[in-house]
Amino acid sequence: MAFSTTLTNSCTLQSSLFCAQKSNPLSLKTSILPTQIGKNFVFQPLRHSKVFSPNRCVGKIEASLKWEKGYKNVEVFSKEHLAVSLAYDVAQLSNKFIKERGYFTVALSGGSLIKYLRKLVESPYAETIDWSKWHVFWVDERVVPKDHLESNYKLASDGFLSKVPIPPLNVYAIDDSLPPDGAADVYETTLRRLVTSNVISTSTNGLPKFDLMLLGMGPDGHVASLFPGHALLQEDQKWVTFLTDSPKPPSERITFTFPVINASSNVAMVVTGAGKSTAVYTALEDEKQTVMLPVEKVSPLEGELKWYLDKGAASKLFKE
Ligand SMILES: O=C1O[C@H](COP(=O)(O)O)[C@@H](O)[C@H](O)[C@H]1O
Repeated sequence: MAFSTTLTNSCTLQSSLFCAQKSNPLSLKTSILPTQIGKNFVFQPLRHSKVFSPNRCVGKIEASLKWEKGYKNVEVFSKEHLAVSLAYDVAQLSNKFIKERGYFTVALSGGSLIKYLRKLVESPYAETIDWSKWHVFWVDERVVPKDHLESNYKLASDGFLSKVPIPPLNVYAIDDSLPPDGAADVYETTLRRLVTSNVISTSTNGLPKFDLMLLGMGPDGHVASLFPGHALLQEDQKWVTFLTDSPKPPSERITFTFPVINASSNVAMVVTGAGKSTAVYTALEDEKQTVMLPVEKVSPLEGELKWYLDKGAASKLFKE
């Protein structure tokens, strides 16, 4: 199937899906849908906000193809549009959770994800998000000093956190003076304290329920530091664990476990680049595979998962 759907069809199809998904916090689409582009759609400003929606139709005609394929929670963007839409969705969730519970808890991955948060630090979000209510965590971290080039903290700090006024005490970096096992234990203790004080919500099975988890995926299908074939894929007791044999350097890391990932209210899976198209295809389409990729274990029990793909990452999905 080639990318041949027309713009009008795309918008009409999007409109119906977004209405159907009204309950999905990652898809607060009714307020952001253009209601008339060309004949039928115009942009709607967000209600009670000065923030105007990104154009979710023009320039992303290919997103409509998910309807023909039956994908309910996958959107395909240009790289630029991915950053625009991700910022919009994160801002919506931030507003919603801060209004509901006074905090917004976000767990970040490292890697390529961080550059797709770039629109969040620009106007209007830089001024309109209540950054003082954000609490920021890491889905996984390399056990290296915080100023090390391989540090996920450094990556997020340089590309995102240093540009917005989140109180430093609300940014939960690992203790980089500890070995991996100690760093994982201390991180889990921190999560337990914040669950007890209700900064982090709790799922019905007693796990920390992050308002938003921003995941990336490696070309091998790994998420967080949970790699294909690794014993940690089965870890179901600990919230945070460690490894010293990561196949991707650096070898020493700590990571959230799948029970914690799947306790989240919202998971955004941000995957870009043609180098990941095979893993994306395997995860979303391939029914013949015998071994599940780690990314396929991401399935929030009481929450929502949405995939943000660029055209490269999605390129194998829409071939005949
Ligand atoms: O090592 C890691 O890799 C994954 C994927 O990174 P990417 O650069 O291919 O997007 C990342 O999500 C994880 O946090 C990181 O530690």
